[in-house]
Amino acid sequence: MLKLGVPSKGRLMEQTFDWFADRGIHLARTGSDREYAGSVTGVDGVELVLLSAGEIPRELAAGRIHLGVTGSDLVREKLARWQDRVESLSLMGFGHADLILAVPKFWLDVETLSDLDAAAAAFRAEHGHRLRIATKYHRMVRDYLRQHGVADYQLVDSQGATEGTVKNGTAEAIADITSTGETLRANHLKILGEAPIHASQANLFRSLSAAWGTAEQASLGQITDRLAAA
Ligand SMILES: Nc1ncnc2c1ncn2[C@@H]1O[C@H](COP(=O)(O)OP(=O)(O)OP(=O)(O)O)[C@@H](O)[C@H]1O
Ligand SMILES: O=P(O)(O)OC[C@H]1O[C@H](OP(=O)(O)OP(=O)(O)O)[C@H](O)[C@@H]1O
Repeated sequence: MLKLGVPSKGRLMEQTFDWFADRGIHLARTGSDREYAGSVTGVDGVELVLLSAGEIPRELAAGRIHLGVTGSDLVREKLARWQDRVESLSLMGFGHADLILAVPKFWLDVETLSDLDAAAAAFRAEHGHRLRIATKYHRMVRDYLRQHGVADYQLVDSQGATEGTVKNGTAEAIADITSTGETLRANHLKILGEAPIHASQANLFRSLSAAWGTAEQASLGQITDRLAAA
């Protein structure tokens, strides 16, 4: 059986179901509201696996699912050398969110990354410790800052309510995803730079390490035919 991993709840799950339905592939949760079981009709030999969006990259990389729907941000964050482990078969056009760096609005002379670099050096001289950036996107933020020559900072882990860390005094800046910008505005933060660190959206990914037997390849063929026809 070809195992297809999809987000188990919320908007991402609903939009994933709609996206496949538009392509003649019908995914459904079965059993009670709380039971994580599902069915697939419209293609042969496909088993639905309901998972947290954040776990789908790891399951793809381990080869425990053949295909998986999740945000491109989560694949980049959770998988080192992600291109060697998964392949994107399709952008899905939903789940849009930008990973951005933000600083307090009142830092009037900090608008760009090079301003941040200068502010970080000044911050260290003044406070005796490095400027703290709160995030759960450690890999992506480190890679991005390294590429842009910013070194005088430290990451502090924040798994939620990240925009609140500045007000709470546990960080000076944050890196998090934003979609409407409401949370940033409400917490008196402004985005640094012109372009986001990453513009994320949901993708259908294929595992490069799962066992692709004849049956799984045949099911994949049926799915890709449906995608091509849409
Ligand atoms: N406004 C938003 N808030 C949070 N995630 C968003 C938003 N817009 C799009 N996304 C995307 O949704 C995905 C995260 O989904 P979700 O929060 O369900 O995952 P999760 O981390 O597995 O959740 P949980 O741990 O609660 O099960 C990411 O790819 C993220 O970029
Ligand atoms: O730009 P906006 O539309 O305001 O959305 C951005 C917010 O949404 C996400 O949080 P979520 O509600 O998923 O909670 P968490 O990250 O704190 O778990 C994200 O971490 C931001 O806090």
